[in-house]
Amino acid sequence: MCAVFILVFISLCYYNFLSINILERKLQTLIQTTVDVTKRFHGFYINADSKHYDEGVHFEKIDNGELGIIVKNSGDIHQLNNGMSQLKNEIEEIIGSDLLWTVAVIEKANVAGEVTHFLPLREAYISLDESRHSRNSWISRTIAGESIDKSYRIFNENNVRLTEPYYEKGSSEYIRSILYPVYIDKEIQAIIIVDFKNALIETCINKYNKENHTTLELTDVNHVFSYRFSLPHSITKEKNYISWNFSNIIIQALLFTIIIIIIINVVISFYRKTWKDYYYDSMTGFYRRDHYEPKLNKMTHASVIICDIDHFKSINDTYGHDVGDMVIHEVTKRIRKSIRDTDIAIRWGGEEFVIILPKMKCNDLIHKSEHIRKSVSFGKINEISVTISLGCTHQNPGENIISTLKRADKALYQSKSLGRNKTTFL
Ligand SMILES: Nc1nc2c(ncn2[C@@H]2O[C@H](COP(=O)(O)OP(=O)(O)OP(=O)(O)O)[C@@H](O)[C@H]2O)c(=O)[nH]1
Repeated sequence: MCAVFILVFISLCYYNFLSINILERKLQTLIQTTVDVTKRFHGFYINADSKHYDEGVHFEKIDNGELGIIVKNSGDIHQLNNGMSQLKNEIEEIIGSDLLWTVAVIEKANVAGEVTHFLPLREAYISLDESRHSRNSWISRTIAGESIDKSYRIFNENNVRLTEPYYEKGSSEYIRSILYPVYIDKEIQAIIIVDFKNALIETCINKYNKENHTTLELTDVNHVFSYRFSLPHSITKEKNYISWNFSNIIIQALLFTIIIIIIINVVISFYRKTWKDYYYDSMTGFYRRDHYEPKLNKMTHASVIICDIDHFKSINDTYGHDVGDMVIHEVTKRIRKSIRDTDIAIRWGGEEFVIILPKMKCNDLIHKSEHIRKSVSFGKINEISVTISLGCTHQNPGENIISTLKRADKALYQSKSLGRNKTTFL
């Protein structure tokens, strides 16, 4: 049990260790896919039509919510309704609707000044916008906070950012944001923002654990069994670690060990039973003739005794077959007690048994047969006096055991003819 437990425990630790890399790739793919969808929205944004809006807060009904637009100065601004609706839908499909917090676009509109599109537009954003009306704009604050370049520089420059977790002002929701800058004529024109709840990472880990029976968890502790993982587009040095939960591994290992031990026991007992049924007769516990007879051919120095219950038919007829079965069972039990464990007892027929012993002297064999006969007849079985007749003989040098058995059978026949409850040696 202890060895199985240790083996299972080590295997589970190794399995969890191997799973960490897979999980890290899953988390990275999750973020990257979200960024890829946002990238497609970038194209939509650049080519979107414009429409005149007056200064103020506007709400546009769209398929999956209400798009809120905060306009500083009246003017023509991008019509993002369909694109933002689609962006929200697609990201929800990737991370789940309950984990997507807000999709937003903050843009510098030429005449209208700064315009912010929020899906959904929360009360908190409106008051936040008003409170900082005269101070830094959304864009310049975001650029400064996340070190995003104001001007487009070179091909391959990756200005997409995944922020570290933070509490959103106003709502106090613990979120992370993907910030996707849009450059037009080399100048930053807008930032597409996807806010998701920070619980996304943990939810993803939990889902992975459930699907793969691992016990991985997010931790900020760096120890020998923790692994530092990175997410794409994250530039800060926030320490994210995945570690194994040892107590869960121990519980799992215990459960697995119990299951394995149960399975092993079931298999062993099934095998034993099948093995027993194959080799042994269930009523007597003696070898089955069909199994053992072929092996007898190899014997060269054997003594053979054949026993047969006397008048067994009348026992059956008088007391019934169940009692007959019980008599067979008890007779063979008594025979078994009278011979050695190394002697071979075979149920030869219904109430006929063959005992193969190592070759012994004539007197000893007769003595042994008599001992068996007396022990069977000693004491009634279910109030019935039961006797057996026996025939015994030796295997002659070079003689096939079949001939020896025939001679023993002849001796048995003589015992029957002489009145039964007798031993005959031939
Ligand atoms: N109850 C029971 N009867 C069995 C079993 N196997 C064989 N028999 C019966 O044992 C009886 C053997 O009868 P016989 O061969 O005529 O021999 P017998 O009545 O013992 O007479 P002798 O051998 O001449 O003394 C038959 O009626 C079989 O049906 C068994 O497993 N259970």
